[in-house]
Amino acid sequence: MTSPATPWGASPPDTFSPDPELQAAVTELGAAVRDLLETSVATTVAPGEQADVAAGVRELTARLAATTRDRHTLSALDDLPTFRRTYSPVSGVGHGFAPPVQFRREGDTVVGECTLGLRHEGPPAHSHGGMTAMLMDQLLGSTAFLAGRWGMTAHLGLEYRGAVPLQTPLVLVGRVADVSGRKTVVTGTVALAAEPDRELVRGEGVFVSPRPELLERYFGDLTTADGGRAPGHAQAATDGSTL
Ligand SMILES: CCCCC/C=C\C/C=C\C/C=C\C/C=C\CCCC(=O)SCCNC(=O)CCNC(=O)[C@H](O)C(C)(C)COP(=O)(O)OP(=O)(O)OC[C@H]1O[C@@H](n2cnc3c(N)ncnc32)[C@H](O)[C@@H]1OP(=O)(O)O
Repeated sequence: MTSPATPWGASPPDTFSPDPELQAAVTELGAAVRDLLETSVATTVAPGEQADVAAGVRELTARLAATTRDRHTLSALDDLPTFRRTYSPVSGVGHGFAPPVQFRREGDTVVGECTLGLRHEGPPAHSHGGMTAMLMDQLLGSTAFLAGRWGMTAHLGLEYRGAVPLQTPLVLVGRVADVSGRKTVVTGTVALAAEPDRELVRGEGVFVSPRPELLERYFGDLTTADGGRAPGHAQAATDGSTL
């Protein structure tokens, strides 16, 4: 049955307490790599200098590669029930590509702010359309999640009404439009923070909480960093709406 009522309820209890030393180190490494990525696509230093830096970066990469996790293992800083995703390419503080965007609930909307860089460039001086789609996907998915309605993206539609400039503060706003069974329809906008009422991008997404067989196929092998079964499976499989 379709419900026009907004689903906003209490936020999930946040009892997850990651190691503060690890959190600080991962955040700092993410910021340092972000600066490196951004500077690597802006630098005009001489070829020899770029080659020297590349050799140094490879040495540092080898140090980080001493121990790694595989794709079925969550980071020790991640918690699915509270939506902590440290290495999200959009919102993850540990990810150098991420702007990163932090989303917060404001009444019956979800709001995020960010500034894109040269590493997100498509048309000169402006965001790549795929990067904007990535922002929109995360905004809409986060809106569903913060409304208590987790789902995977089943459909994502965008209207690019104005080019999104780099190095300019942006504001993202998401709203739940409809909820029905395992399906949540969410709309969102991207605008300049200085002109929030002039929409540059408008998006609509359909998020579907996968049926139990799909949850098992996609996430059945997932474990927490200490080897335990990742939380969320039982609830997601039974009520189909939240983690
Ligand atoms: C429990 C452990 C889970 C672990 C989770 C891991 C991480 C979670 C943490 C945080 C994530 C939260 C938010 C993330 C925020 C942003 C990130 C972006 C999200 C993504 O980046 S995610 C990757 C891209 N995404 C995919 O990789 C999906 C591929 N796809 C499929 O896996 C299936 O396609 C699926 C599962 C979507 C549905 O499959 P299904 O079999 O469960 O659903 P089914 O067909 O039964 O449909 C049920 C009802 O949805 C309607 N429906 C279905 N599809 C529709 C469509 N396209 N348009 C309109 N309505 C649609 C039907 O019409 C029916 O509606 P009705 O009930 O009214 O008839």
